[in-house]
Amino acid sequence: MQYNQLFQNKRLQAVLDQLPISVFVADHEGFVVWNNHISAEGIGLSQAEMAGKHVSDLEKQGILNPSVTRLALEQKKQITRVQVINEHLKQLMVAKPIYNEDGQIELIISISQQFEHIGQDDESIDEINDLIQTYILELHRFYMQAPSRESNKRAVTKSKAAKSLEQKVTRISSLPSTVLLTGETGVGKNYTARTIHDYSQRRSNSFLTLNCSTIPESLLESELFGYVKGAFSGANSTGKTGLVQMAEGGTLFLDEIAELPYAMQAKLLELVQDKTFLPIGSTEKRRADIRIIAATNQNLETLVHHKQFRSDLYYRLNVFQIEVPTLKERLEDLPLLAYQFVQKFNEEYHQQKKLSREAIETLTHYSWPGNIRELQHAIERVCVFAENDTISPEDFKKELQFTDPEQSLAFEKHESETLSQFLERIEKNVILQAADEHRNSREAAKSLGMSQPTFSRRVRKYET
Ligand SMILES: Nc1ncnc2c1ncn2[C@@H]1O[C@H](COP(=O)(O)OP(=O)(O)OP(=O)(O)O)[C@@H](O)[C@H]1O
Repeated sequence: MQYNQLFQNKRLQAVLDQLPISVFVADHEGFVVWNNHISAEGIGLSQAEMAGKHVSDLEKQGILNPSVTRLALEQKKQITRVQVINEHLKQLMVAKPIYNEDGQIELIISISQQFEHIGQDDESIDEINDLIQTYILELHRFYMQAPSRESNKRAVTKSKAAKSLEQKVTRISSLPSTVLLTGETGVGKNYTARTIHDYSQRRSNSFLTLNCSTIPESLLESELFGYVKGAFSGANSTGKTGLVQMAEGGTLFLDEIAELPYAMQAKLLELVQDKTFLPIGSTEKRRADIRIIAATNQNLETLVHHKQFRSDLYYRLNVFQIEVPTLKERLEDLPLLAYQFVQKFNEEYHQQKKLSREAIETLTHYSWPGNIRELQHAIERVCVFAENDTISPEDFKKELQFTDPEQSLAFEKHESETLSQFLERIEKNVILQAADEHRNSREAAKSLGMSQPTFSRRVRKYET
């Protein structure tokens, strides 16, 4: 059976066994398919003893009390319960039915996490619930990708922009077509390319990346197409297999495609167009069974217009273009992404940081020019530097350059101002800010590279 096979996947089991949460999976009749270490520990039976048991029997024996899996099966909907374990500990349990293409329940995934409660604990419940929903989403996604399944249903993220991205990725993944991913830096173009590969029939073969901006032009051709033995003096005597050949049956991801030198663009054209290539020193063209995904944060059309990018290559790459949304355009996903990153760094750094609701609120007011990458880095830094386990808005304010709207307006020229008036207003701002930020005029003058008497004179002028 598909789901039994899926949860016998050793890699998936190893990942789930390392999670600090309890994962319990039952089939559509309520028989245990698999549970992770934490779940087995909590129940007091080994994973082998649990396999194949029915949840009602475990309930009768008082081992599950109540069984959220049974409730989800009976009520055919997601069940969420908070259970009191003792005076200090509670447990949030979520059981989610997973439906097959025919609308029948195929699995129930139950995830639970214990938490300490001191007085009001609504905040921790929300946070844990969000985290649990993320895990369920990821498991669902993994389940949908099981090699034996032919399904186009995918888990989706919260925001409209992310849902639309997920839909496009799902649709495109089953097609052999070349894809062009565009979007600002850090939005997740690499991540999206990988997702397309993982969703596709090619997922058991390689996903290889060539970053067109970092590889020297002289090596590009041999990296991509390889060379035959004796192709040129100094060449490896056995020849070299290029990325195109290594990606056979899989996906070749050409990152930062706009950086590809003009001369190389012609060579790539043939590969993109006919899926053929010529290893250096060879006279025989080879055929490649690869899917090409290219990405750029530049406007290729403008580059074509300025003759910096070949129009024929642009049209070949631009069969399907997907614009990956900025983080600003998918702000609704920010809390979930933030919790995921905190969880990731907690595991990496063996700590127990958590985000306060106010901290999340603060993050939604930031402009995120570096998108998801910037969010990930900011969270990593606060996970390392925050003094308390609960991350506060102040922790982020230290890490991110929040621009004060009044401050940024101060640097815009008013229509009615002359240039000298505008420059004087900027100078006033800079001088008074330096006076505020430093303990004395000597330090403030030094920070602006001016003498102390000049600085003090300007302060007197602008303070009046
Ligand atoms: N949907 C997502 N969920 C979780 N992490 C993500 C997601 N999208 C991107 N990331 C993470 O954000 C970081 C930046 O993503 P990625 O490298 O894919 O961006 P990019 O658009 O290719 O950036 P660049 O244009 O600079 O190459 C990576 O660490 C990636 O794992």
